[in-house]
Amino acid sequence: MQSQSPTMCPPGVPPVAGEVTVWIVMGVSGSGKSTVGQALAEALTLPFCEGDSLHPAANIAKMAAGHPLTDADRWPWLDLIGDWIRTRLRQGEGGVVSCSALRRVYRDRLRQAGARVRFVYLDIPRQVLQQRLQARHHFMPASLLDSQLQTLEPPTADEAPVVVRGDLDLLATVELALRQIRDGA
Ligand SMILES: Nc1ncnc2c1ncn2[C@@H]1O[C@H](COP(=O)(O)OP(=O)(O)OP(=O)(O)O)[C@@H](O)[C@H]1O
Ligand SMILES: O=C(O)[C@H](O)[C@@H](O)[C@H](O)[C@H](O)CO
Repeated sequence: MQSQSPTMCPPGVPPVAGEVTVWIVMGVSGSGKSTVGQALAEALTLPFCEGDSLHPAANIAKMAAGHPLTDADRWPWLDLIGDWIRTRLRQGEGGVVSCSALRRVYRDRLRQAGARVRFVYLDIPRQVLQQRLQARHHFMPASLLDSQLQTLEPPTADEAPVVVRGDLDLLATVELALRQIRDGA
C-alpha cells in the first residue's frame, strides 16, 4: 500500500467483547499482508492498520529506488507499529496490522508491545510472489523479492504462529486463518 496517511491506522473504536489480541499479518513483499490483513480485520470486526503507512518517507523512497531496508531503517518503523499495538491493547481492544516482520528480532521487538500479540504468517511460493509483484503497480519493485526472502526468518513453533501456506485465493486464505484463530487463540 502506498499511502502514508496516519488515518490508515485508526486509534480506536469501541472494544469488542472478549477480543483483545492484536494480530500481525506477516510475510515477504507480495505475500498478501495488506489484502489478507484488511479482510481478516473485517471478519474479526477489528480495526486494521496498514503497516506500510507508518514507514518513514525515506524508507519508502529507498525501497522504490530498488534498495532493501537495513535493520537500522526498520527499527523506527517497527517501533511505530509497536506504539499502535500498545495503544490498542492498553484500551482493552484488539486489532490487525500488516507488517513484514521478517526477522525473529523484529517480532521480539513487536511482542514487547504486549502479551497478546500474535502472528499470522503468509507462506507463499516464490513463483507466486514473483507473479503477483510483477502484476501490480506499487512502490515496492519485484527486484527486491530476493532480498526479502534472504532476510526472512519464518516464525518457529515456539512463536505459536497461525500459518497459511500455499497459493490459495483470498477467501480460502482468510477462512484458513480464521479457523486456526478460532480453534487455538
Ligand atoms: N490470496 C491471494 N490470491 C491472489 N492474489 C492475492 C492474494 N493476496 C494478495 N493478492 C494480490 O497480490 C498482490 C500483493 O498483495 P498485497 O499488496 O496484499 O501484499 P503485501 O504482502 O502487502 O505486499 P507489500 O508488502 O509489498 O505491500 C496484490 O495485487 C493482491 O491483490
Ligand atoms: O521490511 C521490509 O522490507 C518492508 O517492510 C517491506 O516488506 C515493505 O514494507 C513492503 O514489502 C512494501 O510494501
